[in-house]
Amino acid sequence: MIQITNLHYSYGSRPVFKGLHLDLVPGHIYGLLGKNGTGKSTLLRCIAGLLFPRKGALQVAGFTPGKREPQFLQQVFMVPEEFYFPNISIPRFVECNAAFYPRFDHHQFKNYLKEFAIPETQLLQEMSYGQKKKTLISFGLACNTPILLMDEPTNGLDIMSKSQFRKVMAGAVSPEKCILISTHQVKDLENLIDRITIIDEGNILFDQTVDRIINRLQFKISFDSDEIRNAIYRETSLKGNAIITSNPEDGDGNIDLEMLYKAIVTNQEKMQSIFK
Ligand SMILES: Nc1ncnc2c1ncn2[C@@H]1O[C@H](COP(=O)(O)OP(=O)(O)OP(=O)(O)O)[C@@H](O)[C@H]1O
Repeated sequence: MIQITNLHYSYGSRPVFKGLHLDLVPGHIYGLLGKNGTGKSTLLRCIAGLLFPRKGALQVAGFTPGKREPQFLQQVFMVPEEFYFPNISIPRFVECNAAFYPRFDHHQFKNYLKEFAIPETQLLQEMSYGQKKKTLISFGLACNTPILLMDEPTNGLDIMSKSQFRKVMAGAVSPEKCILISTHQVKDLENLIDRITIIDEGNILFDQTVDRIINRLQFKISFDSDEIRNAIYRETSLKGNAIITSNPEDGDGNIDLEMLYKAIVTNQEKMQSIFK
């Protein structure tokens, strides 16, 4: 659904991607992780047709995003990290924008607002940042675009809203949809994403399904000094030594995304050999 081949992108003379390859298929929620400034937002903007790569091929649902053809723009919605809302009411915002998305579902939108406890008639400029974000997430989901891009969607959401976010996102997955979420708040996405893609220095460092990770790694608390010494990654926690081993047999199938990320960044060779 999203095919990226040898993508190059620079801001002026400053390169971000120097030959990026990535293939995203429908039916998944992808978690896009990576350190600050590594190019996650830039990648989302290229996919959405907001930035124009100079070299390489970028195909999204059969379109070249940079051409910004109306049929393409109907297929993709992006919830950016920073956004501007005009000083109008929610119904007026919907009236002005829903027409661009042929599959927009008004009933669904109202249900999402209800889930997030946002009054339907509120003025956008009179909302807090978190309330605005929840309104935009609701609108984006109700657009029912096959491609949904989200940049740090849980930033600014309170504890209850983060659970509600996970719930609505889980309900939004379908075999036709490709959802790509860039985040540092990995805990917010645990048990939601089913493929993890890590970008580093403009390249893909890791790209695996959660099923494959569960098949190859085990996350556990250990008190066994041999096991701790031989672990792929370890850190002390209040409960004991939290470790990652390559022996998933007696694991409970849980993944600690924060630990996984740290293991990939600090022990790249070992992780590559496990997933080769
Ligand atoms: N408008 C811009 N003009 C010039 N350089 C930019 C611009 N936007 C981003 N950059 C640079 O491009 C690189 C990638 O930025 P990007 O925002 O894509 O990173 P990111 O992975 O999303 O970071 P973060 O996790 O901090 O949000 C950074 O080095 C950043 O300084």
